Amino acid sequence: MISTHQLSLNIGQRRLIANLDWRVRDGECWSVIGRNGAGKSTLLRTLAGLRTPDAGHVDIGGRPIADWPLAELARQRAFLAQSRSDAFSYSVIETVLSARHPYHGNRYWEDSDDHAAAIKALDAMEVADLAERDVRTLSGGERQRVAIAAMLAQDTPLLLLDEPANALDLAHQVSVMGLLARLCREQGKTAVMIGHDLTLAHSVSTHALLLMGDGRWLAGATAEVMRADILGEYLGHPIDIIQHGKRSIFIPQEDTE
Ligand SMILES: Nc1ncnc2c1ncn2[C@@H]1O[C@H](COP(=O)(O)OP(=O)(O)OP(=O)(O)O)[C@@H](O)[C@H]1O
Repeated sequence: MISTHQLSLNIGQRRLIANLDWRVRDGECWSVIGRNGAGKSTLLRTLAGLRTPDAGHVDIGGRPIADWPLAELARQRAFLAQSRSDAFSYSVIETVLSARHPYHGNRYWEDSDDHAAAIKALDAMEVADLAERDVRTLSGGERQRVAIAAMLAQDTPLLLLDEPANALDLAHQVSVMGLLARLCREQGKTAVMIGHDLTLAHSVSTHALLLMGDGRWLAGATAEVMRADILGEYLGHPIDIIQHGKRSIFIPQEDTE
């Protein structure tokens, strides 16, 4: 679905990611893990085609991202940014319908398919009752679920999500992340998501990409890379993993001083 080839990302004089050769296949659900400032959001924006790599390239569907016409690219990948600001008064339904524009061609107005897709996405995020509300009046968690609904309405095979669980209460963290995992497992969608909650990431992801922030990286199946010793090194803090039935619970060790 998406791959990087000798991809390097710098910020100023600092190399964040060096020579990343990484392949994400259809149906896989990846978590990107690393310390604050390690380069996770910078990588995700590059995967979305919103930032030019400092070296190497990103392919979507085997074709360099720079070669995709924008409207076609918008039917391939949807991107959830870490934060958003709403400068204008739009209703929730208008916000979600705007995600259908890649399917409009020369048509200006939405049709019934667009409305059906928007309502379905709002239902899935349990915000259909807010359809007529001004987005500027929503709580943080409600706004986050509307943004994810817009992504779902965009109906792309690839979902790129920067901290999707941000601002969500416990129940919605579980239901939203569970939905994303199901979309990958049952509909063959591909997800790459950033998250700081290791337990949640492990419960929904098939794979993880760890970033050190100095160029180094490690990619693999969660069983191979989400190990206490490796995570402790990448996150700069020792971690314990406790088995609870089939689940793995990740706990940061307490400072002993
Ligand atoms: N426009 C910019 N100007 C200067 N520094 C920048 C800019 N954008 C990003 N950086 C720096 O690049 C580094 C990587 O930022 P990035 O947002 O990718 O980190 P992250 O891994 O997503 O962090 P977090 O977990 O805090 O969200 C950080 O040190 C950040 O301060």
